[in-house]
Amino acid sequence: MIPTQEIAVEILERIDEEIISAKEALKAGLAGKDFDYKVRGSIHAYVMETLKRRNTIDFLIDRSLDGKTVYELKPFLRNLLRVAVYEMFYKGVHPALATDSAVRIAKRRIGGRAAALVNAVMRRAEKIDLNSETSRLPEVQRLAYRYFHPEWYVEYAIKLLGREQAIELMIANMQNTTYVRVNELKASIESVRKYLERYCVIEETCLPEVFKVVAWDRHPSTLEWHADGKYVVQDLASTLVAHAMKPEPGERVLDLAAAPGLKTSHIAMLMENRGKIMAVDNSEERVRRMKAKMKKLGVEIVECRVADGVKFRWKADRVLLDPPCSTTGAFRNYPCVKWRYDEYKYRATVKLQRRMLENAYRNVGEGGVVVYSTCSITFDENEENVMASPFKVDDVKIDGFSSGISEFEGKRFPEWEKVLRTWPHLHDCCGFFISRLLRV
Ligand SMILES: C[S@@+](CC[C@H](N)C(=O)[O-])C[C@H]1O[C@@H](n2cnc3c(N)ncnc32)[C@H](O)[C@@H]1O
Repeated sequence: MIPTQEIAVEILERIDEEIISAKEALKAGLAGKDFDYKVRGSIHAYVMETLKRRNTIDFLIDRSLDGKTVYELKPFLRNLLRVAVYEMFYKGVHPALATDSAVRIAKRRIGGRAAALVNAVMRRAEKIDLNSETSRLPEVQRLAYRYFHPEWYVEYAIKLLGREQAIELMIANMQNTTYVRVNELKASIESVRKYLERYCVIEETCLPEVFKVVAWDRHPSTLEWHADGKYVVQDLASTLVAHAMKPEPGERVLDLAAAPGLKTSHIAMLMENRGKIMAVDNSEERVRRMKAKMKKLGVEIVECRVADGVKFRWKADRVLLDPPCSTTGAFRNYPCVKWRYDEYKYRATVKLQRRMLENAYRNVGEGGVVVYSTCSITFDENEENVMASPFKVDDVKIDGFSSGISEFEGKRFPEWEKVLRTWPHLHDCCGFFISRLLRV
């Protein structure tokens, strides 16, 4: 028998210890292991579903630990308990079974005392009723535990959207929807449709080259045509960005924060591999991977460079700026980020975004287009940054999505109808902000 839970625990331990993303930890944790796609899928689900609920799971463990907190436990034991509590409360595994398997792992990997502790915690946790246990907490805290989000996010989302929509957003953040974007540089939309239909149930979206995957026998990312670069797994919101730019074949396009290159390759596809794209990123490792990806996807017009997007100069017809952001719109895909918010880092990121926007301005001539996008829901990273920039706001013009935020904390954004926002609870994709800016 493959010890699925135990491997998931090791991967979660790695995430805690090395402060890396779930994707990186899964890749490292599964490297060299000869598991089929079903086992990999199951380990992936254990890791992601446990991570998504981490605050509430830790609350349940803390309540069952007799004075200690979950952070006083060694990382393996801490994550073993997390996985076991996830199984018992959220996966529908019978408490006796969840407890038994965690106790056996603890005994074999750590020893008898750890096994006794696991047994005691699981038996106490089993009796907890979360609703009554949290009923006397302040509302924000209660919602945080109920909907598995950090308190700062609950507060922010309520301020931005109101209580009802904030709750819908948090519920939608817990779901996952897979989208596939056909890479027309290597395959036709029709051929990919037929290929995917052999393994998946797919639906059309507002973009002809993007399919929503509603069910699967084999996940699209495990199939041969994915390995061949005939399609990529890319969120619907992310695929709107290249369309907001409307690049033409033969143009010069600069991407100032390009890795891993999903949007770059989409732009190349819309340009029919004619013209030139300069794809810049300041991470050497990410540029290395981007180069390999561009080759796999058949992108012939890109030059990938390691450089600082704040300073890099290269005159272009159009610029894409998709800078680092708080990722508050993409908790579905990056659950680790939920629990790693740091006010200081956040402020520095907003500053960096502004400096990169100024540099985007320097790289286009009069009439030049800059598309500024983030996968963040915050006002300051989006509308406020656009307001502070020297650009004229142009209309993004993609039907079926939401407009921007018109006012937040007394700050008004008059051009809110020209920019675009996608929301997990309204559009079943990540939360993106997309603006189209002109140098005049
Ligand atoms: C949101 S990701 C870009 C995603 C990419 N546009 C795509 O669609 O695949 C932000 C990227 O900005 C890069 N970055 C961070 N600081 C930078 C800087 N000063 N100059 C250039 N790139 C930077 C990060 O390494 C990261 O790859």
